[in-house]
Amino acid sequence: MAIAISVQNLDYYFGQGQLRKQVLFDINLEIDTGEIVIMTGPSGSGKTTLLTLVGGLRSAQSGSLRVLGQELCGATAQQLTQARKHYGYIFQAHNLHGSLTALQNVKMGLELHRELSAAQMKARSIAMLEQVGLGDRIDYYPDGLSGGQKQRVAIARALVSHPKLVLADEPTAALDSKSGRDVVNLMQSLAQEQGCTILLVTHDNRILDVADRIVHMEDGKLKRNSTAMTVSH
Ligand SMILES: Nc1ncnc2c1ncn2[C@@H]1O[C@H](COP(=O)(O)OP(=O)(O)OP(=O)(O)O)[C@@H](O)[C@H]1O
Repeated sequence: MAIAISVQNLDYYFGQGQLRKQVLFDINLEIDTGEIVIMTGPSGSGKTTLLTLVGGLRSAQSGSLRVLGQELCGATAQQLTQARKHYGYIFQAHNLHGSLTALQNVKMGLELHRELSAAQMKARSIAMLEQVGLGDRIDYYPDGLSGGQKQRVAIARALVSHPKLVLADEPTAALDSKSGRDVVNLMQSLAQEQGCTILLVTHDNRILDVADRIVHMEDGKLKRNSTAMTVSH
């Protein structure tokens, strides 16, 4: 099976000079195409830092970080922007634009895809909202949607471009248990349909069963990365 993410001997530091602080230590991780991997670990252990490095949202300084076949360690800002076109992001606070409707928010997910016409963008965005069960909410503003519905808009926005990789940081935080379950089931089924790889950070024990594998971060180190942690479905 093809490897979607390969992290080797990755270190990461915040700050400069005397304030320089190492937050990731010799991270090694391989994720196969189509695999759903959940990363858990205590607050401050470095999960978000690793996720944003994999997502090309900050640049890696040392080691190797290959994502969808491209080396991100040492990549230029332009290369990172180009790489990000192939990734979808889902964050805790869903980051929807309050002044845009659900449809307009989802269309933002196609912003970097200039090969599509305006009509194609609209059609794809509507289809995606229908897939997440919000076909009757396309013209609603975020204020008029529940927490779970907002998160579904965020998922639609992340997946509308059919990314090969989805990165999610606490996608179920702030959701009740039913909405949280719906959201991860939706991510799982859409990912399976689109054949995409998912790396998901969570503290939510209720959703661990969607993972093919669970890895655990502690004090900037990946503690487990073995098939022994494979979750049985
Ligand atoms: N921009 C920054 N500048 C300096 N230090 C930072 C910065 N962002 C995070 N850190 C530090 O890096 C370490 C790892 O933080 P990170 O956010 O990756 O942890 P986390 O495991 O995602 O935590 P949480 O579960 O609370 O989100 C922490 O010690 C944090 O204080």
